[in-house]
Amino acid sequence: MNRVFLIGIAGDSGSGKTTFAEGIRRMFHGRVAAFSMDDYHTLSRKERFERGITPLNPEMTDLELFREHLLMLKCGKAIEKPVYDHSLGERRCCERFEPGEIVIAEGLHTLYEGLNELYDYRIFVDPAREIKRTWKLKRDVEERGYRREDVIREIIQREPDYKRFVDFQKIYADTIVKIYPSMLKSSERISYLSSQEEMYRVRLVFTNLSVNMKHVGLKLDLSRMIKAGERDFAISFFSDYYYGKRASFIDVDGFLSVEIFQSLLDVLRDETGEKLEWDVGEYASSTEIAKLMICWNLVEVMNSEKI
Ligand SMILES: Nc1ncnc2c1ncn2[C@@H]1O[C@H](COP(=O)(O)OP(=O)(O)O)[C@@H](O)[C@H]1O
Ligand SMILES: O=C(COP(=O)(O)O)[C@H](O)[C@H](O)COP(=O)(O)O
Repeated sequence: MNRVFLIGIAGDSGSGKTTFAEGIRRMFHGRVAAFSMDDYHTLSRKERFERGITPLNPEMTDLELFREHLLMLKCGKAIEKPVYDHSLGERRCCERFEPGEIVIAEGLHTLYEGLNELYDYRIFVDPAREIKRTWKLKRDVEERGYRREDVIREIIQREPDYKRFVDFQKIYADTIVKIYPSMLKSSERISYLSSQEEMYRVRLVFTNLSVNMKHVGLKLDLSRMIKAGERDFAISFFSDYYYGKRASFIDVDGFLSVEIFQSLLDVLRDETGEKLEWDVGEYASSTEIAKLMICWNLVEVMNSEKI
């Protein structure tokens, strides 16, 4: 098998790593294999609790085995990896994992020293605290079956470890995805006020500007954007330094009509020759648009590596 394109996604628990990985997997249909670093936990939930240690502490992840596996996957070799069962809170052995053309590794410590240089593309997801809390609470209660009060207690307990052990990894990322509450909410059309759908403002920080960005020009037709949108939408660009690196910042807020989103997608498909599968409803949310922009950047990096 040829060399694999390796993507690392890091971020806090409940910050949307798995959701982003799933988004990328769907876009590059059939070419992506994704796995979670949770599977490399060293202790069970009970043991961690007894020792008063959170999973955010890197000692709770077998970084050495994970590194070994990344190196194997990078050369296209299959691995026998452990599996962490969230319903039991225990690690069990083992399952075979076959690399795809693209492999995504997502987890709390994927961009640690000794690991971050192994990837071809690094993403750090970084939602605002209140958004992350809401997402984690909902997911842990509804999908993982935990008691609400236990999750709230853990969220509070984990915060110092997040700063100590997870947050700094963003300095190694090619793309940082920051998610904030929308700034457009108050001016949304009245017909949408009863909508259950949350609105977010996404800030993308691209730090890999040294990549030769000549393959794809993602043209935004501003006049169509203004005419076609019934829902509020805002986009802005600026450049600045991000932890010592020159970076491009793109802020996207609200919803874009599907016709405009589709036309952006068509440009991306035409210029890259990638099929890129996407499933959006009547409107594309800021997080969908963010995924499209990351995908554009990803394809640029993939192409630049082929040269
Ligand atoms: N872009 C998004 N928009 C709305 N909700 C989201 C989004 N991303 C994640 N979520 C919510 O947050 C929860 C946690 O996301 P998940 O991807 O499982 O996080 P992680 O893998 O980082 O722990 C999901 O179950 C989902 O409900
Ligand atoms: O912090 C996380 C990471 O998970 P994710 O990023 O998937 O939320 C989980 O709490 C641990 O994996 C332990 O799992 P559990 O709490 O189920 O024992």
